[in-house]
Amino acid sequence: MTMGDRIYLFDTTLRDGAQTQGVDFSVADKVAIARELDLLGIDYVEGGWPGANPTDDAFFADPPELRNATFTAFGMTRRPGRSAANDPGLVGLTSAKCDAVCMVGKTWDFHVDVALNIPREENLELIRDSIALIVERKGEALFDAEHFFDGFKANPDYAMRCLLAAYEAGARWIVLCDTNGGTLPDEVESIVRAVAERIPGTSLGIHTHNDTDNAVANSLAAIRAGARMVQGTLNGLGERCGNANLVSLIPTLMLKMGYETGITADGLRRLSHVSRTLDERLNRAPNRHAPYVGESAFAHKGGLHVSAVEKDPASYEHVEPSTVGNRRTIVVSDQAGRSNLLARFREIGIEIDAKDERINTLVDLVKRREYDGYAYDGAEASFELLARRGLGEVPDFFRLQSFRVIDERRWNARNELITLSEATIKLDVGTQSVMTVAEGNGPVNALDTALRKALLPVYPALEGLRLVDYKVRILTPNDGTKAVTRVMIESTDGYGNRWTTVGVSANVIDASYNALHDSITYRLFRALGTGTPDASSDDR
Ligand SMILES: CC(=O)SCCNC(=O)CCNC(=O)[C@H](O)C(C)(C)COP(=O)(O)OP(=O)(O)OC[C@H]1O[C@@H](n2cnc3c(N)ncnc32)[C@H](O)[C@@H]1OP(=O)(O)O
Ligand SMILES: CC(=O)C(=O)O
Repeated sequence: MTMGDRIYLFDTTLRDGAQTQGVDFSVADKVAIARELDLLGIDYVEGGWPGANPTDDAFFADPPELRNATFTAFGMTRRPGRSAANDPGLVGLTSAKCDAVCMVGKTWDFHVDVALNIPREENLELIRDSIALIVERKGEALFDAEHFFDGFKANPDYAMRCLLAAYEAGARWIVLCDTNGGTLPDEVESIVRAVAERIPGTSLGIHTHNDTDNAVANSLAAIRAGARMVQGTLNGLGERCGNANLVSLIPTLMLKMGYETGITADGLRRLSHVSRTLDERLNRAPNRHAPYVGESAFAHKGGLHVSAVEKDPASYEHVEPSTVGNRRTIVVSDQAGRSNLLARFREIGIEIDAKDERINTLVDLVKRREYDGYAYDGAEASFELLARRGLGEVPDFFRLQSFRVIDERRWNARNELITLSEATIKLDVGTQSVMTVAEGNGPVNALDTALRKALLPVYPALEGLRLVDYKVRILTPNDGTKAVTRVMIESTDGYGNRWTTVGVSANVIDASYNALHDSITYRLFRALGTGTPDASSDDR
């Protein structure tokens, strides 16, 4: 451990992250993400490549004010046959509103020969001139040494001369890039050590790609060998398989290796939030299993684990979840024992004596239901309802008399083939009997709409309720179309709260109804409380 050493964090989410297939940042996304990175305490925020596309032009024309971070533009060395000052790319970079420029240049002789197709000496001039111009016009230049590790393996002398050209021209940081992502940690470590004999580690950075799933390990290897800047992205976005994931690297550097960064202990507690904010912006479901920040990163499922975690969380946790803004979760499933249930009860605010006989009954019920196909691991709202029903706490906010769903496929007036669904539902709501009919683009949509139509006049709390995800899984695939299905529904109340419910049946509409019933009941229970616990059966 090298206590007290400072590592500089360089985020390229808005540049290399924008090279991820399926990612398309707007200017507003870039502004919001840059602000989050700045608040977190990142040293360099690379905003993109001014001159490459209208989004980056607009972003650099009016960049957000950052309090701590150095706002950085990315670009490439000048084109052959032009002076740096007359190169359109460099002119764009020098006029961009930014505090520093990170310039990519070739260091692998193979690339100079094939991609640039110029004499190798000329590439050294490209690097030298371009860095010198940036230093002169913008103050700070960084050099991203593209394909450095492959280049060093092929021709160490030439690769080193490329680095020295940039360093001697005034680059503040020489960043060694594993552009194709194929280098392994032991190679990275020995090559960085070799480079550090010629260029001080306090000027060396590392930029890795995840093509062998070693981007984080490679970054750590470079730091061990002396590099003091690490480039990466939030959630490991990036070209092909992604870049080194800063969200994993940051806590590892700070909590395990004892390095200082620009992030304080308070800033580190924002990490889970920052990671999820990025997913939210990209409309992606967060990776549950993401190290440190995923929902499952501190989720305990096995009965033995939970029993020990209850005694001391350190027994099955490598760091305290709150240090990275995450939280501990106790999962209830057929792997559970009494400890899981007691811990979950505490989490959801159910007070019950540890010796209460009903706990054993509930453990048996959960295991039996999981055997039938219910999955409470991932459907926390259905679990809470099951538990509270077992304790007689959940009123019947409504009771189903019957429903019928009809699907019709026909030609419409414009001679287009359409499929429509119609649902009729009869419910008892309080003392009233209600019947509604609704159409939908599918049977579940029609059923959902009919249910809300019946319930909304009595329960305005359902106004913002929305289904945000619907998943069907076949549990008995060998049964073909007679298979048992499990439906998981994720809902939101429109105020940022989300919950998941589950339904199981051989009939997919029936399974969907069960999950919808739980979703609505959960929302009403949260909004209205326990009500009268006079009808607490699990009948639907
Ligand atoms: C490893 C990395 O991730 S580097 C970053 C990669 N990111 C991107 O490419 C995203 C943004 N890029 C773009 O929008 C476009 O590629 C632009 C605007 C930069 C350039 O577009 P174009 O001028 O149409 O060129 P194009 O992309 O087709 O080809 C790249 C050219 O740059 C040259 N080039 C590549 N690297 C360098 C370099 N370091 N220095 C000088 N020239 C270079 C190539 O040889 C090629 O030249 P050629 O057209 O004479 O064959
Ligand atoms: C610069 C860069 O993104 C790379 O070499 O991978």
